[in-house]
Amino acid sequence: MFHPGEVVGGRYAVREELGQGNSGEVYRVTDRETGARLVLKIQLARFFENTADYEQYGEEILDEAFVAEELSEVPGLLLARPGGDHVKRQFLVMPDVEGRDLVAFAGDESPVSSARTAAIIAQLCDPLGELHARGWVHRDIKAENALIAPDGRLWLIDLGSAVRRDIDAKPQCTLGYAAPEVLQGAPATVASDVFSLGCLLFKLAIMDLPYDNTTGLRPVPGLPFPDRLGRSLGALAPELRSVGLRMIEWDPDDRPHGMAEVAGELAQLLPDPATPPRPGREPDPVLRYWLARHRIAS
Ligand SMILES: Nc1ncnc2c1ncn2[C@@H]1O[C@H](COP(=O)(O)OP(=O)(O)OP(=O)(O)O)[C@@H](O)[C@H]1O
Repeated sequence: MFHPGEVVGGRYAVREELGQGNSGEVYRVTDRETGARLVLKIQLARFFENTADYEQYGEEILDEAFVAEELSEVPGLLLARPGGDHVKRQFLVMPDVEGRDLVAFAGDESPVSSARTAAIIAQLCDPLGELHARGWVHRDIKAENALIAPDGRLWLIDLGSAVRRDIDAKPQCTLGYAAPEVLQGAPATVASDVFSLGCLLFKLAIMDLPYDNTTGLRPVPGLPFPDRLGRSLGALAPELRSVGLRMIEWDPDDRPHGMAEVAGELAQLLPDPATPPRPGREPDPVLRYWLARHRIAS
């Protein structure tokens, strides 16, 4: 672990630690050559003490740099590029959008209002829809992998799990967010990304995931929902229920067919971009960003 003031790779001065995942430690840094504020993600030190760990996760951050190169033109993805190495530990650097992840955001809001939830999920549909249009699937949509910036813009981070749909990749999923067919070994698809995004909708709006964390519980037609899903639906605001439930349907064919359909349903819950803002009533940054983007588009 690095402390503020330490210099990584002879060039990047650490400002603060941001977090740690399975594959890397993440820091806010200043580039001493350019003065730019960046975020740096470096391989965990323990990978170099344990070969089994290195084999499992050691090179994941390098996958992220490869994906970043392939998807560099997709707006809304916060892409990392190789930065060098520090005593053998490879690291990536990416712009600092001064974001915090949706775990921290939801924790502060607890829970996030329906309108903000709808605006966040609708905004994430843009980069995800673009990724799908290019033949990719994300495979790891979760609150930890999306950042919200102070201007209300959403960014997807940690693209290391994204793959082209036509590539036979090693299975990958995060329990609690993974679609049931993926848990049973099927390849990830647009529909499984829709499922994970639906789980994120629940996570924001009720601070909980809709299904059992390990296997999911199947709602049986005609019978009351199993406890956990029933509780989750009961806690979800009525206006989010229909879209939320469709996104996490057990059968992939019953889910919305792609991100544009999800965004279209959520747009009905959001303020009409054609209506001018009421004087003196500033919407919060997430809604403001959504409105500004849709006013430009319409
Ligand atoms: N650009 C960034 N700005 C702000 N915080 C960030 C940024 N990148 C990462 N983080 C924080 O660091 C945490 C870990 O980052 P990330 O998910 O990229 O690591 P990882 O090791 O690839 O994780 P995983 O366990 O999903 O493989 C994130 O959940 C987030 O809180």
